[in-house]
Amino acid sequence: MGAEWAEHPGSLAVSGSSAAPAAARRQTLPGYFSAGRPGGFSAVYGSVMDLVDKMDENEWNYHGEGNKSLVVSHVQMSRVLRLLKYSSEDAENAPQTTEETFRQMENIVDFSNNVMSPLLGDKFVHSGEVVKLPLEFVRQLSIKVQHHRPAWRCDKVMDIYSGAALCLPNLTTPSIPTHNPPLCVEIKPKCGFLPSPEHVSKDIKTKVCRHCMHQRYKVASGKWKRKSLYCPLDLFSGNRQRMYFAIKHLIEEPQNNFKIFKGGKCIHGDRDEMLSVSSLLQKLRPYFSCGNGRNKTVLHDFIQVLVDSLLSSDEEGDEGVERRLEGRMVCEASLCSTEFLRTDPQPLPRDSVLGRILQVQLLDSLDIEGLLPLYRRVEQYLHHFPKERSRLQIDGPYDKAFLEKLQKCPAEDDGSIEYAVAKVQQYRVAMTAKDCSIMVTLVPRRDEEDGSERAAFSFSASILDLDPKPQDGVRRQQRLDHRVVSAYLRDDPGPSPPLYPECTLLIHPV
Ligand SMILES: O=P(O)(O)O[C@@H]1[C@@H](OP(=O)(O)O)[C@H](OP(=O)(O)O)[C@H](O)[C@H](OP(=O)(O)O)[C@H]1OP(=O)(O)O
Ligand SMILES: Nc1ncnc2c1ncn2[C@@H]1O[C@H](COP(=O)(O)OP(=O)(O)OP(=O)(O)O)[C@@H](O)[C@H]1O
Repeated sequence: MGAEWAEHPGSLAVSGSSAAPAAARRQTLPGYFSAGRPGGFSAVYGSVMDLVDKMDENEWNYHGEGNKSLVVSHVQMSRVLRLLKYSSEDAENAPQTTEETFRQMENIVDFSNNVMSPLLGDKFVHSGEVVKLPLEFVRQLSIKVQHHRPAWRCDKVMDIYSGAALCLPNLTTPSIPTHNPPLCVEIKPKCGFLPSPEHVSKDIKTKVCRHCMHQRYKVASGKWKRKSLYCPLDLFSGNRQRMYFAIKHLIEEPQNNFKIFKGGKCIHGDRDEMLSVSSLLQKLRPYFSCGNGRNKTVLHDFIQVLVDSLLSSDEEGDEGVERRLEGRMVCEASLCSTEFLRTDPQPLPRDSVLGRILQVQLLDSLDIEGLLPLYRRVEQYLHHFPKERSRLQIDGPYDKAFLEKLQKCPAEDDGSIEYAVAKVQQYRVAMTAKDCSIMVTLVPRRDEEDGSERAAFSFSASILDLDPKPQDGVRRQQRLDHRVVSAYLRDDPGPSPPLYPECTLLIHPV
């Protein structure tokens, strides 16, 4: 998109991501909003630069939010602004200076550009630009969006003090003319493999995946009312039937793992705006079976298109994600029929969006339990030599050198601090890949075939939320791991006969 991004009058300032120090890169261009990033993205998402002279909160709508940021979308242009959030208590104590907030944003862009994009593939990653917004605009915006926010997210408030935001293409509104508005599906797949037995103390961790174990804990702690039957290992399996099953469960109980956008508006998966599956299928009907299909056919066709897009690979003769994972891709808690699990594993294409994410997740080779001694080695070393923090790039800069150190980490522990740091950094990168989301954009087109018209889609996939996880997040992970496993074992009713809705699946042969 960058090449076509022009400078237009506006009241934003932006900074891109380069090797220059953050402060030098953040241009303050009062009266201008400029941006640039290579790639032909503006053909699809439109040029940012028709942004108005003055930022006007009336031109931005609430779009969505996660734990850390709130996103607003422009009413006309295909752009979003992503603003950071803080817990209300922190906000009162002004947790960060403006300069620190900008540095945090720039770190996010650098990490996405220099670390995650090379690992995941730049065709999937759009890192965005840091922009400086007028504070009055941000304050008005925060008032405007407040009543659209889901109550359960309101323990945090939007940052209204720094004016820092990330400007990104709005992936839910590609500006391609279509007869029906584009459909976008967001999936937060979570971790797609089981840890290796040599590193874990509890056998259950090698049988039941983290997401499925976590479900019990989440329901018990009141985060969700009902358990989701979605299992990430089915989604990442590469086996179309297991993937079908996984997506069906995501549709039925989306929690925060699944959203559908139609024409840029979330129509399913947002907790406050849940549709029943049958009303959802009504909304999807015009896209499938020429608008007159039965619910089952619509559901079947919709899932098939999604599976196609998640497995699509540009690599000729893609041989699939490596075989060393065999046995670590099946979760005992999944309700997927054993028949499907027994079938020869179809390898997940390496170059597909799921294949790329899984390979980065696998940088967590030791599990949190195996990593902990190395994390302690790093912490002790930093305790004695605090100035080494910067040489070791613990908190960045996230540049090429950072990625190289992480990639060149020796296979065996040589007892060095460098080895320990590289393993912790690999773990943190893997954590980002375990927490990112995929946005699949489906643009309807009509194919004329043998005189009969049938619905078809062009699809593309992007990966969002590629923020670096903080170093001290490792401690939180350790505590959470303990709580999740203990809660699962405490409630474990023992082996139960499979319940299977195999019949449901038979209704939708794949
Ligand atoms: O720890 P997890 O696995 O529960 O993941 C957290 C997510 O919870 P989930 O289980 O997906 O509902 C959590 O998502 P929600 O707030 O539950 O939507 C965040 O993504 C959190 O990341 P961060 O701390 O904001 O950077 C995620 O934390 P980390 O990725 O930092 O662990
Ligand atoms: N570029 C984009 N285009 C369209 N929608 C987006 C874009 N970026 C984010 N969103 C929407 O905003 C939501 C929140 O964004 P994001 O996941 O980045 O927040 P977060 O707070 O970092 O999440 P988490 O809870 O995982 O920490 C996303 O789930 C998605 O629906």
